[in-house]
Amino acid sequence: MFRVSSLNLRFMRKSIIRRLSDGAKPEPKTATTMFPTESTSPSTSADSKTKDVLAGVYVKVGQVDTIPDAPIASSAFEDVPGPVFLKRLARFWTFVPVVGTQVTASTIQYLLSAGSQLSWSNNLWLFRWLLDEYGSVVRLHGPFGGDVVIVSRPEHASTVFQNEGPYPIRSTLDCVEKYRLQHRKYKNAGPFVMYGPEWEKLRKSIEQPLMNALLQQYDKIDTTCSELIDRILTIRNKQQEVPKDFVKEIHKWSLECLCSVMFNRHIGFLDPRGLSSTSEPAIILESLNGATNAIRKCESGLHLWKFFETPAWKSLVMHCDTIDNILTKYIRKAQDKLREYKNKGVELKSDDMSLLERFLLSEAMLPEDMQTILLDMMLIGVNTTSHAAAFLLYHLARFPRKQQKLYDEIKNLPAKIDKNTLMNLQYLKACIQESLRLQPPMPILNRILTKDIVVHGYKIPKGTYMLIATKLSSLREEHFEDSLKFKPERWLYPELGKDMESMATIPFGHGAKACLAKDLAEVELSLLIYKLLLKQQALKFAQSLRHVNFRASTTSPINSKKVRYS
Ligand code: HEM
Repeated sequence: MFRVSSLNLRFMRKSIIRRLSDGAKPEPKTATTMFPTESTSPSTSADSKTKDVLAGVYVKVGQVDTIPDAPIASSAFEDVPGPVFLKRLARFWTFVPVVGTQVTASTIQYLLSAGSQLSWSNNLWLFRWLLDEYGSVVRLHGPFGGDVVIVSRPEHASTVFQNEGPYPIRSTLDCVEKYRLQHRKYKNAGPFVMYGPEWEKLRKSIEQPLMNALLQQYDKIDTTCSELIDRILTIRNKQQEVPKDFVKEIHKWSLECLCSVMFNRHIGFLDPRGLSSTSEPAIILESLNGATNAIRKCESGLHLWKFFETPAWKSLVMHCDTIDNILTKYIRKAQDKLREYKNKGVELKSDDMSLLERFLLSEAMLPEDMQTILLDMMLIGVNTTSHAAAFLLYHLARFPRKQQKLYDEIKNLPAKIDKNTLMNLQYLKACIQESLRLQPPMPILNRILTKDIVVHGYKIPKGTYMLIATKLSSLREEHFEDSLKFKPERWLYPELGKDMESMATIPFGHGAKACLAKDLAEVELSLLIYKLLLKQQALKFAQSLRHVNFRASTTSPINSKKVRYS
């Protein structure tokens, strides 16, 4: 048994184990509490190999929760309901040392993300079916040997977050971790996949510079929004409809906004003359799309790339190498600029500094750390912001009266407004919040438990992979009346809704690992809509968005059926 565990430890579990041992604070050893192999979880729990290893690291017997009013578990982990056929399969698959929890969970997540960029958050039917069929806590005995627990209720999400400690562990993107640690031989794997004190240090060194860079580069984001609007006016047809692949333009807008903050540079993604395939913006766009697709493929199903170079792995390496090389070039340029200023004895004005220059000046970060941060931002930030912008436009297009109301709020304001005024536009804010409630770019959050917890009376052991289907709770009548309707007003008069302040809708995640660029995303979305609507034609334009290929929003069963708790 131990040999099997070592195999797993080496080939598959390495990251989880390391996360748990690095990220969570180990309990002090006491003679009675430490034990070698018998875990707090029943031995029949799927992926007992992992549990053995985890238990051997530092689990304390009998400890369930450390928060004062921790609920008492009335049922064991074994009692958590879930599909029986998976349970049977699990017995068979447990003997295959190649696979594990992450494969199961990432397969589920891949199912959700399959298809076009805009539909990836919408295939929640599987989750809804499982929760309807088995109750509000569902255990999947992974057919590949791992255990996954799915929850969606806000109070359950809250329990998970309350117990995540200072160093939460999110398990995703193993392939990115391998690419950085093994292929590039970097010291760190990047903020999204990191955990523990090192992640905390890195995250802290990003937050303030990002906030400052956002303030300084606000005008550049404004200009990029104007560029997208001009592009829209050029590409729409005589019926004022934008083409079906309009989302590509949104993607370019999102990338240009991000690059202006990161590099204080205009890259030219939205060049009105179009992009030649050999131009730098075209290469960045293609590599980013290629890397995203390769990551999705690598993260789904069997992680065979851990053992040999699959086509998806090769594609990931190729695309990430291309972006990394471009980032290296930008880092060198920024270093040269800073050196030149230093040699001339000129001080760089802090009000015109890019995020990258701020990183370089802080001297606390290695260039390779900067590379991982910038690439993580591109991989996460561009898709999420494009998704949010596209659906925000879509919702405004579908509901012209809401659009008119929003227009009324801003019509007497100048073409250029500062960040504070922008962020205080209440109806605009409400529209963004409501659109994110209906179509959150990340509909599921995940955590690996760093200690045993009790959810709905069930004791869930440390090391369990939790999937929190936050989108399902944000669509529930129980929390939002007329939950499937786009009603920004509910955010203006919160007393109209229930649980507004709770976990019912958390599009930017929650806790220490929540999105670190929420402000940036909100500024980008607000500026785009503000400027678009201020152009009178925008009202018509947005209606034309009905014709854009929003496959997900029209076909998803989520949108046609009310969601209920079982
Ligand atoms: C509307 C746009 C966006 C949404 C809805 C969004 C949402 C999220 C969510 C749900 C998470 C995971 C939170 C959790 O697990 O609790 C996350 C993490 C993250 N996001 Fe965003 N995001 C957006 C835009 C951006 C942008 C523009 C950037 C980059 C500049 C970005 C960078 C990150 C990073 C680096 C993390 C990982 C943070 C960590 O683990 O410490 N996001 N985001």
